[in-house]
Order: sequence, then C-alpha cells, then structure tokens
Amino acid sequence: MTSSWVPGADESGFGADNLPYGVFTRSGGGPRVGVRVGDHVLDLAAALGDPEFSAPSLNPFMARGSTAWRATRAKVSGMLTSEGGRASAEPHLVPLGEVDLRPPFEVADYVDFYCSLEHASNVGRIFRPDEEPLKPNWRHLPVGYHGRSGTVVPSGTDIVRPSGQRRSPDSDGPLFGPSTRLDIEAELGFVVGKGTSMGRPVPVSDFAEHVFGVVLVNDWSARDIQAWEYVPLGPFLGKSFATSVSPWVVPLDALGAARFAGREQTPEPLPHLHRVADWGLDLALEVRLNGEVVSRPPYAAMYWTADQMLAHLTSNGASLRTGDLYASGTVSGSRRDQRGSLLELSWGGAEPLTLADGSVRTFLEDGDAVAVSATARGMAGGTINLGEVTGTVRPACG
Ligand SMILES: O=C(O)/C=C/C(=O)CC(=O)CC(=O)O
Ligand SMILES: [Ca+2]
Ligand SMILES: [Mg+2]
Repeated sequence: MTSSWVPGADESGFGADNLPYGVFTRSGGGPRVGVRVGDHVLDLAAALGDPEFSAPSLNPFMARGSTAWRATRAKVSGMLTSEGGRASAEPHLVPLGEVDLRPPFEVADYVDFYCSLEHASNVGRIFRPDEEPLKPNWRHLPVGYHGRSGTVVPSGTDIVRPSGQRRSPDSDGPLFGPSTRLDIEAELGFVVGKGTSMGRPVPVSDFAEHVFGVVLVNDWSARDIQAWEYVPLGPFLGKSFATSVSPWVVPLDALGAARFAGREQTPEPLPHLHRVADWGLDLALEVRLNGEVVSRPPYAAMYWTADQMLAHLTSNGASLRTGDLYASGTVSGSRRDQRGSLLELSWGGAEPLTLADGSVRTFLEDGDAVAVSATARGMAGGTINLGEVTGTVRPACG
C-alpha cells in the first residue's frame, strides 16, 4: 500500500488506495465535491484548482468518462502520498467533523436486481413453499425491476413506516394500514458515470468504461404490501417508499484487490452475458440492528456479476444516463448469519431473532436503527472501507 502523510489515514480504511468521492458543505458555503482520506475531506475544487468540483453532485465529473476519472485519481493520490503534493493539498483538508455530507450524486434511473442465489432461493422457499424456489429464467439472466429514483435518500434519513394494502388475516379481502412487516435489504449499488445513446447495448467488456463506482444500499421493503401487490407485474409500493445509499462512492479502481473471476455459473449464460474479465467482488458486508451485528453477508457469493447486470440492462438498447444506479439485490450467503434481510433471518417471521438487549424481532419496529457497512481487501494488504448506510424507522403518518 502506498502510504499517505495524512495522520491515521493508512489504518482507517480510507487511505491512499481507497479515495472515495462525496459531496459536502461547510458552514455557510455551497456544496463541493471532496475525496475522503482518513478523518478528512480533501476539497477538490480548491486543491486541484478545478471549478468543476465546486458542484452539488458528482454527475458532471462522472459524465467526463474513465480517462478523466483515472487522471483525477492519479493526481489526488500523488498529492496525498508525496511530500511534494503535501504543500498544495494540506491547506484544503477539512476535518470530517466540520462538514455536512450531501447525497453524492443525482440519481437518474434506479434498477434493483435479484442476483444472490441464496437470497432468491430463500425467498422462493418462504413465499412459494410448494414450488421450485428458483423460476426457470433465474440462471439465464439477472432478474430485476425498475425502482423509484425520486425516493433514493442519503444515509441517515429517517424512514417513515409505509402504509399500504395487505392481505387481511381474517377475511379474503385486503385491509389498508401501516406495514407490519417492514424489512431491510443489504445490497451493493453500482453508479453509472458515462451514459450511452439509445439502441447501443453495452457489452460485458465495456463495464468499467461506464460504471464509475459503488455505494452501499439499503432497499427498505414492506413484505406484507409486496406479497399482496406484486402479482403479476412485480414490486411496486412495497419497495418504492425509500432506498438509502451511503455517502462515499468508491471508485472501481479502488477495488482491484477485491476482484476475482466470480462464482461459477451453470448452465453457462448466453454469449452476450459471457464474462470476459474478473468482476466478482470479495466484499464483506455487515448489518447492524440497534448497534448489534445481526448478519455478515459475503458479496463474493453473488451469482451474477455487475458487468453481466449492465450488459443485461442495456441488451435491448435501453440507454444509460449519468447517475443511473443499479443495485445487486439482497446479498445473502449460505449460512444463517449471512442473510441480508430480516425476511430470511426470521424465516418469514417463523423464527424470531433475540437481540442482546433481550428484545425479539421478526421485522423492524419503530425506533429501530439499521446500519449496513462493508470492507474489502485493498492493494498490498490494506483495507478498503466502503463506509456505511444508516436509517432509523419512524412511526407511520397519521
Ligand atoms: O421472489 C420474490 O417473490 C421476491 C423477491 C424479492 O423481494 C427480492 C428483491 O426485491 C430483490 C432483491 O433485493 O434481491
Ligand atoms: Ca432489493
Ligand atoms: Mg426501494
């Protein structure tokens, strides 16, 4: 690992091999793009003398494409690791405690996939106990649906318990009211930097030319609303009320040491989904409920890789826009303590969890605070911290 002169940075998971991007404000000032290093943010507009970073989102920078991304990363890395760079960077380092973090990018479209074999199998068994857990399409394409970009919210945003229709326990008809099965979904999100024009699919090989980086996602889900509404068109209001994302976008280039070929796929997918590079990602996720670790989902277990998701998403010629966000789907591993949703952890409510304070959970209660965090191996032995995405449940309106 190349060492940084910023005190504590190397040991923090936010050293010179990470350098994630975010947007911040400081008392009285306008929003600026920054790079996190240790417990500081480097004000990019000031440090690089480039007014493009004096912006409320990463979108203009992301739209410039991968040559600009790499050049900026190299410059910032040089400044933060060399004595020569120190003089120009140090005056523009702001302690994290003095900034407010803003949503890092303006979300264009939002898509959510369903790429964990264990998650899809568990959900199939819970929702459709008499059927094959996986539908016939599942191993042939990354199943997904379009979500609601307008309700993607930054980490820390309170989540109001949604109301909606659900099946009534004692009559054939539905009732309307606050969800009693509010859940989390721990996911990884991929942020599109460079857009495309309509009619031009993105081949698997061009993934890194279009995807800028990754964030952590909590795709809040109301299981009772979902179960009643989603036949036959798919998730709608049960998942559209809020999706939380973490504040730091970790560039793909920071994840080099976490890459591997990806989980074996049987049967082999059709040619347009053949993998040509290693885009399996070995990331260790952690889910905490009121401070207590309830799950450690391994991203390495995902069946479909993000290059395949992007190729599928654009295979019909649908265009991409800067700021498009697509999420992996819930990350679950094979062990019980690796499941990325309460639906699975409590097996549809049948096996409640007992927390350290003695309280029992099937789904979320008002006041519950959820945090999803992740780390990965960095270059030459260091750690890459992806930060965390948090949210607290507030009572339903009315
Ligand atoms: O298989 C079903 O009936 C339901 C599936 C989901 O709720 C999964 C979903 O939203 C996508 C994901 O996050 O993996
Ligand atoms: Ca989801
Ligand atoms: Mg959602």
